Amino acid sequence: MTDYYIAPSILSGNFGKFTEEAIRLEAAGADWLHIDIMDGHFVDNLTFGAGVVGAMRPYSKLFFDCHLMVENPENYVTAFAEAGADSMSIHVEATSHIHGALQKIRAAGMKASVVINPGTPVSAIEPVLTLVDMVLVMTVNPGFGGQSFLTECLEKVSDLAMFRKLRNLNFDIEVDGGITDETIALAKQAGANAFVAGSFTFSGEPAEQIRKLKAQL
Ligand SMILES: O=C(CO)[C@@H](O)[C@H](O)COP(=O)(O)O
Ligand SMILES: [Fe+2]
Repeated sequence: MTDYYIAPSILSGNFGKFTEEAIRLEAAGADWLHIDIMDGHFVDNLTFGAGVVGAMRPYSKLFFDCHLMVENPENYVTAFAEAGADSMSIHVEATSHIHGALQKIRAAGMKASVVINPGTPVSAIEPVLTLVDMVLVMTVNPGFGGQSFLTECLEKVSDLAMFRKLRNLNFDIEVDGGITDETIALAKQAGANAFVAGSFTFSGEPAEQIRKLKAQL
């Protein structure tokens, strides 16, 4: 049986109240907490680093699903492991050493996940699909919440699901960007089982918004 995960993104929450937002999302029925780390180089936006993740950790039992939109993410593996991250999702476009970086994440005791931007084909990550616990398929260009879902990315989700079956692999497939109670059904149908939702979660009462998403699974 497939496990499905709703991962609200704290990016759309109140940046003055990270801990309270984490607590609120856990009570609202979130399965994971999606944490967007941006460096102002890989994407044109800046958020925060491992220090904030470590500060939230004592207040939440949620799985911390950390999405690093940073150049050379391999340099931050130890910091995120020490902060209590459960997984690190790193972009294939952000490092010359994706294979070693994913190995380093697992060696640090976290789940390793590789991310592809809308313009990146599945073939770019095929050599590392035996090394990952999850593939994150971006369904918007990374950097900002509140963008529209790019339907054309769904073909990559179904290709990954097919590849996984053919090779008898076992990774989760997450989608991130523009997920609503309508687009989640399309992503599920294509083969995704983890769904990031930022603006949709916070566009109403999070518990009600999460309930609407779960109703589609
Ligand atoms: O990684 C990112 C943006 O780069 C996301 O995780 C956003 O936080 C998703 O926001 P919505 O598209 O759901 O508003
Ligand atoms: Fe994200």
